[in-house]
Amino acid sequence: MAATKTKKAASNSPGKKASNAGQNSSMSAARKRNIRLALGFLCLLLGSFFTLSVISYCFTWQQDQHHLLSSRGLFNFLFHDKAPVENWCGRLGAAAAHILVYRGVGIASLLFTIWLGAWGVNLVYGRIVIPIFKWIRWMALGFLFVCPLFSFAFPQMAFPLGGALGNGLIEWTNGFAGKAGSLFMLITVFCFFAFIVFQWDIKPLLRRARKLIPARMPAVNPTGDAAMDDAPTAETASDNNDRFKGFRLDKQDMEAAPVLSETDEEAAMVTGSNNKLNRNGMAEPFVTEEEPEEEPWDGSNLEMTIVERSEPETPVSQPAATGKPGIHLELPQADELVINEPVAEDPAAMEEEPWEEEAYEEEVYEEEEATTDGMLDFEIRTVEEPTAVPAHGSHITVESGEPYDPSLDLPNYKFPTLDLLDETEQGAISLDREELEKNKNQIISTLRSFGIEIQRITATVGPTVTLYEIVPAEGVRISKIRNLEDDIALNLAALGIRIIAPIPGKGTIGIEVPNTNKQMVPMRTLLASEKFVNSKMSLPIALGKKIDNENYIVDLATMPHLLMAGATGQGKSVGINAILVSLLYKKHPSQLKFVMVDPKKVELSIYRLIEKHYLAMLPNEEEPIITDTKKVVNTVNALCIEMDNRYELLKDGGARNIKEYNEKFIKRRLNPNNGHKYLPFIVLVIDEFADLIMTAGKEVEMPIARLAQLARAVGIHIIIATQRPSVNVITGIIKANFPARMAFKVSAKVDSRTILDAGGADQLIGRGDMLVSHGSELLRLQCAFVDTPEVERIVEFIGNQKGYATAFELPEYEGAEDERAEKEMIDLSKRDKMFEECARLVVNSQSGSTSMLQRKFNLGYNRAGRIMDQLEAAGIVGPAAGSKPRDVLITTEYELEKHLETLF
Ligand SMILES: Nc1ncnc2c1ncn2[C@@H]1O[C@H](COP(=O)(O)OP(=O)(O)OP(=O)(O)O)[C@@H](O)[C@H]1O
Repeated sequence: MAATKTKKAASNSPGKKASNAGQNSSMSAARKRNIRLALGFLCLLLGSFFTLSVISYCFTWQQDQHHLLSSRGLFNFLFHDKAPVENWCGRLGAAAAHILVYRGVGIASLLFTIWLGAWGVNLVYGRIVIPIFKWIRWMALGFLFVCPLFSFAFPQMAFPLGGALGNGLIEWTNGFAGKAGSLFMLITVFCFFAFIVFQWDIKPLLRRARKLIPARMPAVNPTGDAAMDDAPTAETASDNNDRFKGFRLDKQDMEAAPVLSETDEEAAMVTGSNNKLNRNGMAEPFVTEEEPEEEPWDGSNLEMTIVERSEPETPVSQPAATGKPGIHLELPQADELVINEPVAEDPAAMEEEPWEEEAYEEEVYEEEEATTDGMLDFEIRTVEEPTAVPAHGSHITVESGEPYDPSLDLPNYKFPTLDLLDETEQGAISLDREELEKNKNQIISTLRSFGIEIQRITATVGPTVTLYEIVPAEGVRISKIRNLEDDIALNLAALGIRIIAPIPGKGTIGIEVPNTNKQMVPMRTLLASEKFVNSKMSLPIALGKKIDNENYIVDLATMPHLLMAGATGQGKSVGINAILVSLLYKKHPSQLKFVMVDPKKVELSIYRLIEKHYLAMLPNEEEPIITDTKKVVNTVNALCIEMDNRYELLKDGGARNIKEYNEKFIKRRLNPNNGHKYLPFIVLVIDEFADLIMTAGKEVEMPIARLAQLARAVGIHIIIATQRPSVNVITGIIKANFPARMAFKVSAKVDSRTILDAGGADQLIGRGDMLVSHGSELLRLQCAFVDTPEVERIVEFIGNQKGYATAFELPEYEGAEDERAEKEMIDLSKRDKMFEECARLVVNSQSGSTSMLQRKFNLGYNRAGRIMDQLEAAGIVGPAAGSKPRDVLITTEYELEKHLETLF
C-alpha cells in the first residue's frame, strides 16, 4: 500500500512533469522541423519545375502560345483542351511560363523561379545556404531595369523578352516623354540601383578617367594653359577626397547592414523570431530552470533513487565567434539561437585591407597632383605592396612597449562560429521508468541468487548508460561481489554491462547498464557550454559527457599525451575529430600547430585545407598530412630537434616551461634578436599507430618515446590512435610515457588491459561509448559527436581566410639524407664473400629478409644487414620496409646471373 502511494506521488512529482514538458517541447520541435522540411522540398520542387518550364518556353513558346491564346481561358487550356503542347513541363509548364514570361516579367522571371528553389534549399538545410534576401535586390533590378531595357532595346522582337511589365513601362514612357524620356528613365533606374541599392563603388573608374585627362592636356595645350587646366583637376581631387571620406563612412554603414540582415535572416530561419538583444546589444542572461530532483520512489520491495541531472551548464556565448569581443552566439536550447550584435562599430570593418589600400592610393595621388601643379619637384616613389601573406612571427619587430600579441600575425583571423556545427537536437535524457524498474528488479534478484542482500539502490541516468549504485547489506564483502562479476553480468545478460566494485571513493558498487534509448552528444552543445567557453586551459579538449551528464573538458597540456584505442568502427575517428575541433575553436593559428600522420590516408586528409594556418611540416615537404612511413620517421626526429631547440631557448630565457617562456616573451623580456620567438603548442596526431610500428618499428618508436618523455615542458603533445592495442604495438616504453588513455570498445578483455591496465573496454557498447583513464580515475564517457561534413565546414571556414605564407616549418632532419648518402657510398668492389650466395637465396625465395640470411648462412645480424645493404646497392632488393622483408627486384636466377655479369 505504502509502495503504491509512493509510486503515485512519484508519477505526479515535478520531475515527471519536467520530463513530460521536455518530451512535449522536443515533439513540437520535431513537428516544426518536419513542416520546415516539407515546405523546403515543396519550394525546391516548384522552383525547379518553373525554371524548367521557363527555359523550355524559350524554345517552344510559339507552338504553345497559339493553343493558349486560342483557348478560352487558362482553366480551359489546362483541363479541357486536348491539343498537344511542346513545353517540357506539359500544359502546366506552358501555362506557368506564359504567365511568368508573357504576362509577367519576361526572361527575368528566371530570377524568381531560381529564387523560389533557393528558398527551398535554405528551408531544407534549416539555415542560410543561399543568401535569398540579398537576391531580392537583384530581382528588383531585373524587374524594374532589365525588363524595360529589353523592351526598349528590342521593340520589334516577337519573343516577350521584357514581358508585359517591360512592354507596359516602355509604352507608357514612350507616350509620356518619348524615346529620350524612356532612355532617361532607364538611366535613372540604373543609377538608383547602382548607387542607392547596391552602393557600387565607381571611384576606381572615375579615378582612371581623371588620370587620363591631365596626362593628355599638356600635350594638347603646351603653352602654359596646362596649369590652368590642371587647377580644377587638383580641386576635383580634393573634392573627390572629401567625397571619398563621406563615402568611407557610408561604406562602413553599408557593410554593417548586410551583416546584420544576414545574421537576422539566419536567426529567423533557424529560430522563428527568437532573437534576444538587450539595449546594449549584449546577451540577456539566460536562466535555466533547474529540474527538481526526483522524489525517491519505491520498487517492489526496495527503494531506488533515480538521480536525473539537469543540463549542468548554461551554454553561453562563444567569445571567439568573430575573433572580436562583442559578437556572441548563444545556444540556450537546441531550438533557440540568440545572436547578439555589438552596438559599437566593428573595428574590423574599418581595417579592411582593400579599403586601406584605396585610401593610401588616394593620398599618393593627391601628392602627385600637387607637384604637377607647380612643376617643381619630381619625385618617383614606389609604394611597397603590403606583404600579402605573413610569415610566422612576421610582426615581431614592431618596436613598442605594448605586450607582444602573437595573434597579430593574422589580425583579421576569425575563429570558426558555432553555426558551422549541426544543430542536432539533444532532448532531455528520457527516463523509461519501466526499463529502470525492470533492471533494478533483475539486479536485486541476481544478487540475491548469489546470496548478496542490498540496502539501497540508486540509478543515475546518463546519455548512453544508467549507473545503478548499490549499497550492500551490512556484512557483505565487496570482494565477494567482485569475484561474482562475470556471473552477475551473465545473469543480467544485457550487452555492455560493467561492474565497478567498489566505486572509488564511495564504497558503493556500480553496475552500468546501457539504455535502450541512447542519446548522442552533439559537439555543438559542448563547445557552447560555459565550461568550455570560459576555460582558461592551455589546450582545452571537449571529449564528451560523463555518466551524470556533466560535460567532460580536459586540458591536453596536462594529460600530457594521449593514447587512444578501439576496434574498428567504434568511434575513434570521431574522437580524434572532437579533439581537433575543440582546439580549432579555442586556439589562434599563431598559438597552435598540428603535425598529422595518417597512414590510412583518408581520416585526416580533410585537414589539409588548414595547412597554412595550423599545420607544421618539414621544409620542402609537399604533403601537409604525412602518410609515408619514411617521412614519419624524419618528421618525428625533426620534432625531437625542435624539442631540443626549444629547451635551449627556455634555458636561455630562464623559463621552466613553455607557459613561463611565452609569458616572458609577451612581456617583451626576451629579445627576438637573440633568437627568441613566441612558441606555439605543437600537437602530433598519429592515426593507425599499429601500422606505423609494423612498418617502421624502433625507428619511429624511439623518437616518439623520447618526445613523450621530455616534450611536455616545451609544449609538444602527442595523440596516438590505434585499432590494435596489442602489446607489440603499445609497447612498454610507449605505455609508460602515455599516462592518459582513451578506450573505445575493443574486442577482447586483453586489449582492454593493454590499453587501460584494466578490463571494461570490451564491455562498452560502441558508437562513442568510451572509458578514459586520466590520473587515478577511470571514467565512462559518451564521446561528443562531430560529423565529417561539420569538420569540412570548419576547415573550409578557416582555410578560406588569409593564412601564413607557408605551413609552420620544423627543423630539417639530416639523418635521412646521411643514411641515403651512406647507402650510395657502398663500395660493391669490397662486397662480402657471401654476397653472391645471399643474392641467389634472396632471388630464389623472393624474400628480402635479413633474418633469413642470418638463419640460412649462420651470419651475425650486423653482417647479414651489411649484405642486405649491398644487395640493395646492387639493385637486387628494394629499400628497407620496416620490419617487413624487402621487395626483391629480380625474379629468376638466370636474370640474376645476367645482372651480376653486367655489374662486375
Ligand atoms: N560519439 C559518437 N556518437 C554517436 N555515434 C558515433 C560516435 N562515434 C562514432 N559514432 C558512430 O560510429 C561510426 C563509426 O565511427 P568512427 O568512424 O569514428 O569509427 P572508427 O573507430 O574510427 O573506425 P575505423 O577505425 O574503421 O576508422 C560513425 O560513423 C558514427 O555513426
